[in-house]
Amino acid sequence: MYVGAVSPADRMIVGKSRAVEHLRQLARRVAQADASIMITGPSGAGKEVLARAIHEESRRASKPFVAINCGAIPADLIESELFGHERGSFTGAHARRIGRFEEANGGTLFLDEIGDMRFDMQVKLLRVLEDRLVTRIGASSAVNVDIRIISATHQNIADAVAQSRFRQDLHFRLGVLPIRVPSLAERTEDVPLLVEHFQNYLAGNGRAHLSKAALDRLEQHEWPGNVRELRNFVERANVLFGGMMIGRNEVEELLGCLGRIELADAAASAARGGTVVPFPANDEAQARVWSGESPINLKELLETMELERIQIALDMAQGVVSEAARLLTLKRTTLIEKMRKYSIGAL
Ligand SMILES: Nc1ncnc2c1ncn2[C@@H]1O[C@H](COP(=O)(O)OP(=O)(O)OP(=O)(O)O)[C@@H](O)[C@H]1O
Repeated sequence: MYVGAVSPADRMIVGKSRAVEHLRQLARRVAQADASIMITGPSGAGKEVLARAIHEESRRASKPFVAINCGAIPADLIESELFGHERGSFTGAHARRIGRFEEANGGTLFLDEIGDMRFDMQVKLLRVLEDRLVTRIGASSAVNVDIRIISATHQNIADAVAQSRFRQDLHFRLGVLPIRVPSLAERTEDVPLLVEHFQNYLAGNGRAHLSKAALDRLEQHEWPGNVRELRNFVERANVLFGGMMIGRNEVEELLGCLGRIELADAAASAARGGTVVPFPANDEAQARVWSGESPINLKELLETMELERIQIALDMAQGVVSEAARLLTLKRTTLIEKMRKYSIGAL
């Protein structure tokens, strides 16, 4: 269907690791069926992203994708939230309310943190899965619903079943198609693409550019918060180092406690052996055509342009000096001399 074009899974699930490529293929495959899917994996790894991609790949794409966090809704409200209620069915039910099952009719219902669902609600959910019928609280008749259920959890549901916290029959029902999303630490080769993705997505006033050394450091990180933590990192880097190129030292500081951070200033950074350099130099001033009306400092302008081109080349070459020299048609030794001149030797 998407021959030669980008499918929703390609667009939404970023990464080049084999694991992510496999997830994209799985998303396209399982989207064709209606069987329930249970997605497991650590928090922030991309379970909801995968669920949305499956929905977008399916025949239900034009219908709603309704997400509900089973762990975040107070226990006494979850039934009304899922099933809805008739007016006057309980104190406070001033008007009729459509529940999430009905809201998702024709589309996909995403039940996040399913492991936190109350035991008595699990029985009711199982009944809906079996009969595809929903009865609002206080209603005398049921409504037919056509929904695909995708659930997700960071817990080990088999353990929850063993401890009688989760019904085994519901586990089987929900997990007809089980999919595991691996942690980011298991696929660090996705880090550069994810950084670029969030840079494009989040770029506000200016983005922080990462040198090769900075990216290498990120790939060594454990990422306990997975892709969500990486996204926060990019946002943080942009706020604190927007318009600059940062190196390993700054990454180290950004991954730790912000209290210790020395805010970026190229000169100060160079003085303490750091790796922050302005990036890129003032584009607008350079692009302006000189009318000759007032004097310019040609030497300074040429140096600024030179510095900017070197930084772009180094960025493109991910810090590999010989590759940057090739892009600039310079000898490697000449480039190294220039990098020394502009204090970008530590990249
Ligand atoms: N492969 C990916 N491509 C692009 N963005 C991603 C990817 N994986 C995760 N994200 C982004 O990372 C953040 C966390 O992802 P998501 O909410 O899907 O994780 P989750 O596993 O459902 O987390 P939780 O268990 O805490 O609900 C979101 O901002 C999401 O857009």
